[in-house]
Amino acid sequence: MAMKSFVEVSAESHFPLQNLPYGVFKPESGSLPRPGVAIGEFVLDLSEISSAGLFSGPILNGSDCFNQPTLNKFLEMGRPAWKEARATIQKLLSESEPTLRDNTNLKQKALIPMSKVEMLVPMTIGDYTDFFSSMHHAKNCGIMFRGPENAINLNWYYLPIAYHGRASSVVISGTDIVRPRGQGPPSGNSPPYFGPSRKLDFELEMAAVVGPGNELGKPIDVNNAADHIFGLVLLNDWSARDIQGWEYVPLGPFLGKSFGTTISPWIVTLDALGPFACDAPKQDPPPMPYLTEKTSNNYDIQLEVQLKPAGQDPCVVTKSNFRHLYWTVTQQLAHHTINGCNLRPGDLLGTGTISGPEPDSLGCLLEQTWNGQKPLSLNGTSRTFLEDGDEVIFTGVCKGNGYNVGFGTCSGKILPSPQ
Ligand SMILES: O=C(O)/C=C/C(=O)CC(=O)CC(=O)O
Ligand SMILES: [Ca+2]
Ligand SMILES: [Mg+2]
Repeated sequence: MAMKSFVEVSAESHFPLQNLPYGVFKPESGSLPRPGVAIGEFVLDLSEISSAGLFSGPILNGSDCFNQPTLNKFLEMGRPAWKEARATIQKLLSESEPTLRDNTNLKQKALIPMSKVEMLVPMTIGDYTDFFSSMHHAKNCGIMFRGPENAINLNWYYLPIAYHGRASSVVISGTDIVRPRGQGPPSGNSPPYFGPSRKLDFELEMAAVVGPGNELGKPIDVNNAADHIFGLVLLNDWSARDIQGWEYVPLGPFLGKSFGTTISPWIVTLDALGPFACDAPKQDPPPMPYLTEKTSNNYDIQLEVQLKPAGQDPCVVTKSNFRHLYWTVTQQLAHHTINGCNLRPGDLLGTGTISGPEPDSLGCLLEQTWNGQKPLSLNGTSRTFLEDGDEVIFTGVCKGNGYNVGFGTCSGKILPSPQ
């Protein structure tokens, strides 16, 4: 069945009726934040749809989950509510359904041009964890820092490595990123330095948004983990490599990462991604029983990074794919809870940098320039690490038969450090 909306959706759009990603927006600068769904070049205001009584299914009827400034309440309700909402919205927006199509007054209120709205971080993020799940990324970093013999530590093959990130500095796409200051490593006989980071980098990642959480002490089974994941966003784990390199032994990343993490505004649901599921890479050694999945899936999501120096055209610097992840997001989530740690609705689980096997599929400048040793040329100029004024733009898209299920963009521009 070819699904079509009465809202015009171009063939290249990331947001056809098959997608319906969720975000939170303000229609005007003074108005209250509310949940919305993207359709073509419009945002459907779910608070208006809800107030009009159009969520009439058994779970959502009478619920105030769409009269909220964040998605947390809806996230907590879980897959049955998500499925009901998706079915209701898909029907309301479809070409053959008159309820909204022929209600000029409601359409006027509920369908707002995307260009007019302000997007916000769509959920309160209690905790943010960042994994390290691409073997290509782990191997490249390992060769750089430890040499080819010890590139990947033995533990990497047995468990999805992660560190606890900083939730307070997760920002929405379009937010400027101030170059962090901090300590960098000594070189030769000189002592460590302090100042603006000299090795500011991006990391191409995606992240899972947690739905229902788990009680403290009650792990989530890996085969039920998908029911605890609402959907995915693009994520840029901005990284100051000099600060990170000097501080991260022995406890891991701290100030080299916590100054900013950017996410894309639209959460693409696992339901929308379903048709793009693909086999995850074979794992050798086989994972322990608590990490063994009946089916181990990734998604075929084409990822691209553009770098736009100030006043110049953007230049594509990376093409990668979510399918390259070794540890799946469901394994990450199960591992996260196996010790009894509780996840909560709205928690964010970053995948780690998604590098692929090809030289043009490396997910950060650290790898692309081999820690600054091989500058990258960008039509007429070059980069080792990011400069002030540089803008980094991620996109992600699943290519369907005649339609896309996309993530839009995740962007941020580097501002100079304070004096
Ligand atoms: O392998 C190492 O010792 C270091 C790895 C990194 O620096 C990569 C990194 O920043 C982790 C991440 O992807 O967030
Ligand atoms: Ca990272
Ligand atoms: Mg970060």
